[in-house]
Amino acid sequence: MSAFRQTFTYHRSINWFPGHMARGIRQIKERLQRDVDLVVEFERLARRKRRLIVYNKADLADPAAEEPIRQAFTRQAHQSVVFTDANNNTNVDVVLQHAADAARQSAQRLARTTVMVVGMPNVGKSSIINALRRQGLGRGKAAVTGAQPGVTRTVAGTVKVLDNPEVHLLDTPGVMIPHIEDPITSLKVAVTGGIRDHLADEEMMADYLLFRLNQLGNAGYTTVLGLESPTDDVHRLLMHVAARIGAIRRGGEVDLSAAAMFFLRKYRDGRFGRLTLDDVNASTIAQHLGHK
Ligand SMILES: Nc1nc2c(ncn2[C@@H]2O[C@H](COP(=O)(O)OP(=O)(O)OP(=O)(O)O)[C@@H](O)[C@H]2O)c(=O)[nH]1
Repeated sequence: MSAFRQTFTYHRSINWFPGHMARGIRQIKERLQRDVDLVVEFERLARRKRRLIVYNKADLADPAAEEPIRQAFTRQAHQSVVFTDANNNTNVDVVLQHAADAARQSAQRLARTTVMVVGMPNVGKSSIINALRRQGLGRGKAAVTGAQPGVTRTVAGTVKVLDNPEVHLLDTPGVMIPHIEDPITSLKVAVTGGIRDHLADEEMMADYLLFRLNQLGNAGYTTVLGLESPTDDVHRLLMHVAARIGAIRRGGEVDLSAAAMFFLRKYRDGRFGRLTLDDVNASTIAQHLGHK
């Protein structure tokens, strides 16, 4: 139907594994062995423990991706999956219920239950903890949140989220695997805000986002950015955005990085609609989970 690119070539994997993440992984493992009863996971990190997999920022994702994910996870024992929006408290009560259930099951042997929250940077772990505390205790913010990845830097104290049974949550720093093998996967993580922006090439991220939007037939960006028609040419798009937002450096040079960040922020704020960069279907999930 269109002359849009069908493939995207990118060879350099963007990796971000600063010291605090290596330390974070060590601390997570140590606490897992010590006193954690339930793991609320945004990634698959913990094995053997009872796990609740949280797909947060569900308000930004394609709702059609939920069913195949739900089906794949519910086939596995000792783990459940929930789709949440921490900013609007969507399904936060479901997470709380899981925590309370885990607490009741361990009530015979322990006075209080510790739930560890783990996952990649910027997925909303601290936001979920605050939402749980709001819902469970009617109290305000306890964990620091931020739009940049890498806000929580260490496994520190616990935050109480429920009184009866007594449940405490343990926030952890967002951790990455030390090396993302597939360059396109690393680009997706960067586009969604999981890697410090200055470490990735902003124009490359913008180009990948544009490629994906066009592939998905999502032309919402034309309206948001005031473009006359969809384009596959990122330079044209960024020049247009730069002119629109006045992204000009001293000396008159066009600031394409600022234009790219503007475009990426619109995407991260959900202005182009709910979309998922991964191709999510039964077979891609089975592959991701290592099922045969
Ligand atoms: N749209 C949307 N934004 C969210 C949601 N949850 C969190 N955010 C935003 O995502 C950003 C990161 O949230 P945090 O809670 O700091 O994320 P984190 O996983 O603790 O981050 P690190 O400390 O880097 O590991 C913040 O700007 C939040 O407002 C959500 O469900 N929907």
